[in-house]
Amino acid sequence: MPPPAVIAPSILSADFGALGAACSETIENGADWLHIDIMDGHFVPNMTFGAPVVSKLRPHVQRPKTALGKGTFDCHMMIAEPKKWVTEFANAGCDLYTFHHEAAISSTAASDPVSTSSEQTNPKELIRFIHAKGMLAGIAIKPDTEVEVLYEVLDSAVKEEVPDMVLIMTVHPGFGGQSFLEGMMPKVKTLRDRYPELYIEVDGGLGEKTIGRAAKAGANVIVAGSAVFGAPEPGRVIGALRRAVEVG
Ligand SMILES: O=C(CO)[C@H](O)[C@H](O)COP(=O)(O)O
Repeated sequence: MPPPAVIAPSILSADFGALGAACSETIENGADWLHIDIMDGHFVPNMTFGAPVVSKLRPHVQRPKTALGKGTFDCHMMIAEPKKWVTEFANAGCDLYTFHHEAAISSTAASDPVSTSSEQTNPKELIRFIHAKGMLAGIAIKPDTEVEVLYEVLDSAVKEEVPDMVLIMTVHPGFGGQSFLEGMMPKVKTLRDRYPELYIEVDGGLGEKTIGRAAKAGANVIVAGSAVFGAPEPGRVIGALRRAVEVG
């Protein structure tokens, strides 16, 4: 069965001075999930917020009743040390912890003078750790990373090592409001053909003008920041994005 359409507005484009209200209103406006961008100023050239903010947002949105259901806090960890923060984000109320493949395989942490972590990990171990902490696990790739690197985890025979979602970045991560990279669509199509039931998220430059291309390629989870929060009627945009994914 193909996975359902999921609309996940990115609160990166919300009013940071009133984030709690922005989260509850966005869910009331028809969003399925909230996409929460965590940036550390190392992995990407920008900073946002950490687990204490996520824990303060949690009471504004009811937790999902089922895995990947309405109210999911979809935390996109654009951070150099994804293992280090798993426990804190689980305790803060994150439901889906999506780390970058590039961060999990890199040795940046060991050579980074400001790093306090001596531990780095590999994607399979990290997915197992995230699952053990009671969260779902996502794995993301930047535009310059080939989609084939994901096959090892997606094809794992060990259930705990298989991610619950893949995120294909359709902009270079770090900032909202960038242009959609259409060249990422073959990655989405490749994954959809190979994994018909996989949750495939796309993030960056998605709006009413670009959604058709992402939907046709097979994406079912749509992150949209500026298109939703910059709109006079966010609920209408959320509805339009959903219909486009359902039509495919
Ligand atoms: O991860 C991100 C940036 O790194 C954002 O989620 C993404 O860019 C959404 O913003 P927009 O829809 O405005 O492009």
